[in-house]
Amino acid sequence: MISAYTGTQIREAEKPLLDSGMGAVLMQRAAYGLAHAVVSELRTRGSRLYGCSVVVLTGKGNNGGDGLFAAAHLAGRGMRTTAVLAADSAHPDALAAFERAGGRVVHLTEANAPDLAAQAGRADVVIDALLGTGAQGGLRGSAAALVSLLAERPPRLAVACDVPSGLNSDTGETAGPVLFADLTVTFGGAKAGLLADPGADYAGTVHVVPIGIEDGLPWPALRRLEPSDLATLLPSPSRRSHKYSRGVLGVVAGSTAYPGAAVLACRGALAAGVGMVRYLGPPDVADLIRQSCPEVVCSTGTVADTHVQAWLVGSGMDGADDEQMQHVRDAADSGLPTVADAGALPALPDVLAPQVVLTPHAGELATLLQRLGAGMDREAVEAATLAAARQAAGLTEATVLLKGATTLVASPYQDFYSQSDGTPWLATAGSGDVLAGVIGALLAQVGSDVGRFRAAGIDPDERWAAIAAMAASLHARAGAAASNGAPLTAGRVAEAIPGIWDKVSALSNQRPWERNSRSHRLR
Ligand SMILES: NC(=O)C1=CN([C@@H]2O[C@H](COP(=O)(O)OP(=O)(O)OC[C@H]3O[C@@H](n4cnc5c(N)ncnc54)[C@H](OP(=O)(O)O)[C@@H]3O)[C@@H](O)[C@H]2O)[C@@H](O)CC1
Ligand SMILES: Nc1ncnc2c1ncn2[C@@H]1O[C@H](COP(=O)(O)OP(=O)(O)O)[C@@H](O)[C@H]1O
Ligand SMILES: [K+]
Repeated sequence: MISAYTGTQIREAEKPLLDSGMGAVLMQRAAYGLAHAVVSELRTRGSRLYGCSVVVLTGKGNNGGDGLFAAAHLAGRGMRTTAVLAADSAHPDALAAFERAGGRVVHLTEANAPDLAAQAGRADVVIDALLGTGAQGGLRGSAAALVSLLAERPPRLAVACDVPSGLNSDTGETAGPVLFADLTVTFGGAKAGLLADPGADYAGTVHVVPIGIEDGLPWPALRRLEPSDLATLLPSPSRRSHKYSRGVLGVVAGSTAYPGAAVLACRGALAAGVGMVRYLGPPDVADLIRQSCPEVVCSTGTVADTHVQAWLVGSGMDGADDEQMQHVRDAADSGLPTVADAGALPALPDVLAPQVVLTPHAGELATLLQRLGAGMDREAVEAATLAAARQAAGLTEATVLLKGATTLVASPYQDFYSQSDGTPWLATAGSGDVLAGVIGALLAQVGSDVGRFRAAGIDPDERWAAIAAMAASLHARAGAAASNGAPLTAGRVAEAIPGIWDKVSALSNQRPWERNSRSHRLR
């Protein structure tokens, strides 16, 4: 599991070490880690090191200090280093070390910003050390002008020191221009703002350098599940499992206008290991489901008399169908874990419960927030995804999964997940329906398995967010595998899920059915 922190949390963890006079040591660790990461990246790209040109953009604070010390290390390896000082002062020891190592220093002014931007654009490496966690707002003045000009002619390799300057390390929000980094080398722990859009757009690959503060870090602001976490958390049947014990998912989805959404949701659920899918909906949609997914059991009853462990409601639904909308409300009100997608979102009460997982994309989240009196349009949601998801979870008291390039999951309590395991090819019609199916399948299978989450260090009350994050990761990984860089259709995402499941499960030796069958043979 990757943990990410706000800049404030990192600074608090640093404080005892700074108070005991370790500040210079921490900075050396950070700078060495940054220089080492630049060298590794150049080697990976097959670039030469000796004679390579490096421009380090520096501000007046410790972030600039890290950049200057790192550039001094690089100068020591024979690189041609230039520091562009963007403020009226620079970290004195770091500047002295840089000059001793043979680095060239130029002062940025409004007049020379175009020339320096052109020079930086021609460099082999630009290190962005203008602002770090101490930033108040975005880049200003000539530093902002330089970065805007550089964006028009980006360098071959841009490396952000701790965070891309001008990016809010807590929220991932930007104010003013920010240089797109190929690599962000961040110190002491990942910053939450690097793992949420739009921050993730600017951060590139995030590399964490431990600097010795890790023991003092608090509960993370954000976490990201990795394949090893999926291996631990995904269910596998025991030798005596039967279809009902494995979990039954009820699906209320589709309409005459969008029958395919119900089919795709069912395919996603079936691919994600549910014991059975029961479908409740209009006869024409049920007919299509019978033809496309004969495994699904279609019924005509009500929510109350359909025995399931979880519900999936809303994908492809038509708000004008009163009977279906009643099913949606009944499912959300049933107390069972329920994933509420697309057409269900406008039909639900304002205040829900944590086991209800809402799955809006940015536009749907904006509509939901507006209904709840929080004035955010789609653009505002996209510019502040962490804040928007958190606010929606707080207002609805539900678990909120915000879909996008980075998918965020906010629990109404404190846990927050960010998954970014996919490919832009997933932005294809029906892909969200498959995701809803995967979430529903996992809710039905592990929703009541409190011990599974406790054993993995997840508060059982917050397991709904973890389940949604597991589903987002499986779905995204399946999409990436099925696409392999080429166009993708939603049905193929569903087809790729068992393969990904098998791949991640192989990382764990916890396969109870294998364990059970071995001990059976021994007896
Ligand atoms: N603590 C440690 O020991 C370690 C910290 N580490 C490193 O330190 C970084 C944090 O350093 P930091 O606290 O010095 O803040 P930093 O981000 O460099 O800049 C703040 C300075 O910039 C200024 N300023 C602010 N906003 C501005 C704006 N919009 N536009 C222009 N200027 C602006 C502000 O000046 P003022 O506004 O007060 O005039 C202030 O002086 C952290 O990211 C990591 O890289 C590592 O070495 C590990 C050990
Ligand atoms: N640029 C992107 N990169 C990676 N994944 C994406 C991107 N855009 C969308 N996705 C994913 O694709 C799915 C799209 O869902 P949604 O917008 O509901 O589509 P639909 O309603 O057509 O099914 C979500 O899982 C989302 O996270
Ligand atoms: K920076």
